[in-house]
Amino acid sequence: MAEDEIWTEKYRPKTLDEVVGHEQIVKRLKSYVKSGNLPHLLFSGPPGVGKTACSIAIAKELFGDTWQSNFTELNASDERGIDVVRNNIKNFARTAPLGSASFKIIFLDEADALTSDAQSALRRTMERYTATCRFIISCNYSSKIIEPIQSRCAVYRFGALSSKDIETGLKNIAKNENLEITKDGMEALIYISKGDMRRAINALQSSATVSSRITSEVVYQTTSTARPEEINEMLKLALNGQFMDARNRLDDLLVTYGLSGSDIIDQIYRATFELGLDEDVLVALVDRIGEADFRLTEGAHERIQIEALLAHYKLHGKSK
Ligand SMILES: Nc1ncnc2c1ncn2[C@@H]1O[C@H](COP(=O)(O)OP(=O)(O)OP(=O)(O)O)[C@@H](O)[C@H]1O
Repeated sequence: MAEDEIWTEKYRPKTLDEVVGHEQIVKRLKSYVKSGNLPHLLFSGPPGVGKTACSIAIAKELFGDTWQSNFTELNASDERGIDVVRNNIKNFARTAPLGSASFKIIFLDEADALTSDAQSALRRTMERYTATCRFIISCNYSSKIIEPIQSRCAVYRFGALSSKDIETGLKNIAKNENLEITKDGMEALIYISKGDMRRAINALQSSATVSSRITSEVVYQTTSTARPEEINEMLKLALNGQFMDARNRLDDLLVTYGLSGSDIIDQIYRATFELGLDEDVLVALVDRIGEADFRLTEGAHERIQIEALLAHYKLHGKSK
């Protein structure tokens, strides 16, 4: 294996048994493989949790050596337009499946990026090739997929992976790559992953370029993430009424880690639940975090929004 190989590819599950977590889903997918048939499938869920991995594992198990001829992965939101997507489907579907397979699989990623009109066109294409192809449609939000497509598919909702699942996946890789992950190193990787295995594996791979002993220090440094404790301390200062000190901490974080506004808001959001606040205060602050988060997506000034947020911690801290 090449040194610079991307681990998310190198460790992509080859079978459904190698998929971590999603026990109920995997069980049902296995029963399709066993029966040798497949309905159209709709996989919805956050990024990096195994939707593509499950699809490829299904193809490998169903088709064996001929899987690559009988499986294609297309990005539904191909920037050249839905017609290009439909043409690619047509070209792929035109030839008969290889080997003993009675159908081919078309994996369509990012289907929720399509407009309703494009989805309607896609639906007609699906119908046209139903005899020879099965579609696996992947999206982040199934609510963005038009009803006529949903009703033609068996829908599977993939959740974020649990801490235990992320740990299992990472331990497996660490063993293969001769890495030692310390307890706090694992906690850091889990914190950074937010239930996304791709993110966890990428963090592990970049940490491994620095040291084969993966500590939390290595992880936070290589991924430019503030330690949760540092965020906690900044929030506590603000809650204690020391607004200017909290603001100085914010400066440190921005300079040390080069964090973006949305990174910090995301970490503030997670830290706020760890502060043991009264529920009323918590509710008020989460409401403010939502507001700041929204404003950032609308292009508001990052620095001012985060400071305004810290100001609310001071105001609510005092009223506690
Ligand atoms: N449940 C899992 N078990 C084992 N490895 C996983 C799992 N989920 C993700 N991975 C790892 O992360 C990589 C990315 O996962 P995958 O491509 O399946 O994500 P996805 O859910 O399809 O995300 P996206 O919506 O961004 O396409 C995989 O190649 C694999 O290495």
